[in-house]
Amino acid sequence: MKLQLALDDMPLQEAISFTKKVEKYIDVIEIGTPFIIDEGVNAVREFKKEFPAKEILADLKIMDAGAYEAELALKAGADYVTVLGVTDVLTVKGCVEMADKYNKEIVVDMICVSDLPAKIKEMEDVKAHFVSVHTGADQQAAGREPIEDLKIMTAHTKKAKISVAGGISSRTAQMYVDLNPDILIVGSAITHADDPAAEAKAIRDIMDGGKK
Ligand SMILES: O=C(CO)[C@H](O)[C@H](O)COP(=O)(O)O
Repeated sequence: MKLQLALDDMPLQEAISFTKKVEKYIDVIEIGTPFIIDEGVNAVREFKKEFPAKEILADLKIMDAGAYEAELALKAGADYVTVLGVTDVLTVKGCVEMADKYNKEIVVDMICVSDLPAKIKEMEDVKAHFVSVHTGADQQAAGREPIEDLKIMTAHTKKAKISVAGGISSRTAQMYVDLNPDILIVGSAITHADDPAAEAKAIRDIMDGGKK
C-alpha cells in the first residue's frame, strides 16, 4: 500500500520545502487540482526534478479532450494523471491509451458518480489502471466521508487498482487500511497539521501495521 500526499493549497516553492519535511513517509506526491490550476503542469516538472525517486500524480481531473490533456502532464513527467469518472467513457479511453503509450497510469476519480458498481465495470472495460474513491472537500464540509464508497469499490472491483481520498487522517486511517486500497491519499490532515511530519509518520505506521 502506498501513501499519496495531496498538495492542494501551497505555492510551488513552499510546497517543495514542505514536501522535504515529510518525504520519507510518502510514496506518491500529488500535484493537487488547485495547485495545478495555479502553477500549471510546470509544477509536475519541478517536483520530478526535486524528488526523482518519488512518483508524481497530476490531479488534472480531466473532463474532455482526454488524450490531449493527459499528454500535457505525462510529457511533464507525471506517473499518474486523473480523469473524472462522470465524463464520457471516450474521454477516459483517450487518457488510458495515452498513458499506455508513456507506460504510465490513469486514475479515474469517482467523485459524484452515483452508480459506482456500473461505473467500475465501465472503467475496467476500457482498462483504466486505477479507480479512486473520492469524497471532495465540499462534500466533507457537509459531513461526508469515503468509507462506505470504499467498501462498495472493494466489493465490485476485479482488475483495476484502488485509491481512496477524502479527509483521511491518522485518526481515521485504520478503517481505510483495513480495506487494503493500493493507495491511501491524504491531503489536509498532513498539510494543515501542527506537526506535519508527526502526522505523516502516524499514518505510515498504521499502514505498515496493516496489509501491504
Ligand atoms: O482531490 C482533492 C480535492 O479535490 C484532494 O487532494 C483530496 O481530497 C485529498 O485531500 P484531503 O485529504 O484534504 O481530502
